[in-house]
Amino acid sequence: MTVVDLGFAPGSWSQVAIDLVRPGLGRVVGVDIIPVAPPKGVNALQGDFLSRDTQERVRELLKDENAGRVHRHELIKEENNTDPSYLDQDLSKLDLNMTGKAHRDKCIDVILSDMSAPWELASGYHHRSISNPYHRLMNTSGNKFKDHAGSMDLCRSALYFAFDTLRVGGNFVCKFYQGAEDKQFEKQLKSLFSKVHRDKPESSRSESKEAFFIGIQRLSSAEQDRVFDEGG
Ligand SMILES: C[S@@+](CC[C@H](N)C(=O)[O-])C[C@H]1O[C@@H](n2cnc3c(N)ncnc32)[C@H](O)[C@@H]1O
Repeated sequence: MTVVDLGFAPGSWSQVAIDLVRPGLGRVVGVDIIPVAPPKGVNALQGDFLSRDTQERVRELLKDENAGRVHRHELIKEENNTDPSYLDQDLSKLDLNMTGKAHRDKCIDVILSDMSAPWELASGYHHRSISNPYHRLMNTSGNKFKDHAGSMDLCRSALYFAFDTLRVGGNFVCKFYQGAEDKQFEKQLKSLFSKVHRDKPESSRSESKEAFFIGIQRLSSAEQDRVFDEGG
């Protein structure tokens, strides 16, 4: 499996994802605007995901189906490996669904996006730099309309990216701040996925507008015009 975790830092979602995709078979690519060392086994790419350039870099990386995967011999060397069962499998016989152009273009199984205000870094980061990323981010400001609009921009960039890169049957999760535009976004998700859930997990503070969309099973029939049609 290939998982892309947008706004991965400091990396707890990526850490769970890399455990689930089983090292040696799967890969996790985390993208964040701030420079953060990823959890072990996760590939990090730094950049603003609102920029086409960053999205293109992720796509380029994933075109090589071996990029970002831990090699078998590295796994064998690893000490304290508590689950070596996957080493016994003949990888060439596994159906990794990885042939042809369709795979190279739409090779992602899961896209996660938790993009929003970053965690403050305690060290190793120059806050006085004129390119301080904290100033360019969608920070929660206390102004609910602004927070909502900023989060919708981040969600839309994740959805555009998903349209081009998520395989049929693949899944999508994104955080958003609730507001006037989220219904329209939900409609777009419904034309791309067979099921869409809106979730407010217990771990999310009740006074926060934060919530999550989960899109299950990308449809094969979704047409670009229909998904991104302004009227939904
Ligand atoms: C709430 S944190 C993510 C926490 C993460 N899911 C975890 O499990 O550790 C949100 C992240 O989104 C990132 N972010 C915000 N805007 C971004 C953008 N335009 N491009 C890339 N990353 C962005 C922030 O830098 C921050 O690290």
